[in-house]
This record gives sequence, structure tokens and C-alpha cells, in this order.
Amino acid sequence: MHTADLCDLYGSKVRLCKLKFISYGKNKVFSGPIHTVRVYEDNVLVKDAISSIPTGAVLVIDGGGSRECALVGGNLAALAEKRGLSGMIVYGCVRDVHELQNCQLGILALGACPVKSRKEGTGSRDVTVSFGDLSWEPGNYVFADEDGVVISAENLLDQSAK
Ligand SMILES: O=C([O-])CC(=O)C(=O)O
Repeated sequence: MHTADLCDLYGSKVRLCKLKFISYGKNKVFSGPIHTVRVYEDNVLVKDAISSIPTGAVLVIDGGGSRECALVGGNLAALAEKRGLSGMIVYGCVRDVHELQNCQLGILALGACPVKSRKEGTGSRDVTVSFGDLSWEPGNYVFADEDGVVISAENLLDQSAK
């Protein structure tokens, strides 16, 4: 089911992310339960989360919108693919774009930056984060495709299958 259909069918149950992302991963259509990290120009917790959240999940990374460095590159994207994550949404930047485009998951980010991030381990995990005029709560569901990104408290794809 496409995000447009979810918006038509579920109206106010669906909330729209008002930020425009660029798609870097191979999968343009992805969805799953939200897990979060909040970091600033430091990606240690991003790697921790990619290493431990469940298969099928979407990692939502609030990087404060920084364009000064990349929070995800080819190594972390390959790890996320290997672990079977559905996708990653980065409110910040990625790098190694030529590698990301071969990774079989969704990767959305504000842009790309060749500079690596710090390795200090600052930030928080599994907290509600805010960007794109939305609160991204762990356990809510996100649905992304070429039309945009929407979230819902429920897994609307399960419901539509009933
Ligand atoms: O390690 C980093 O900072 C991110 C990166 O370049 C990668 O995932 O390959």
C-alpha cells in the first residue's frame, strides 16, 4: 500500500513529515516500527542502535539537522542491511553515496557530506525525537515511499490486510 492510499484511507490517523528527504538506499518503499536515537555530529549511538534493534525496524536518527558531517556511511549502511533493518531516516547527512545506493534498505537523509562524525558516544536512545513538524515516538510506525513519509500510532499495513 502506498503512502497516498494510507492518507486517503486513514485521514487524521496518519501524520505527515513536512521535511523533504533525499533517498539514498536501494529500497524506495519501506515501513516499520520506529526506533530512535538523538545525537549531534557523533554516531556511536547510531552504530549501537543499528547493531541491536529488531529486523524490520526503521531507525529514526535525529541528528539536529547538521550538514557538517555524516552520521551514516557505507559501513553502517552495510551493517543495517545485514541486520535486515527496513530503513533509516536521518535528520542529518550520510556519506559514501555510491555504496548506499546498493544497500537493500531505505535510507532517507537531508543530504550528503564527506566528513565523518565524532566517536564520543554522546546522545540518547529510544527517546521521542522531533523534526519535520512531527514527534517520532518509539513504537509508532513509519511508512515511506516516493511520495513522502507518514507516521501512525498503529501498523496500518497490518490493519489493511485484515
Ligand atoms: O563511521 C562513520 O562515521 C560512518 C561511516 O563512514 C560509515 O558508516 O562507513
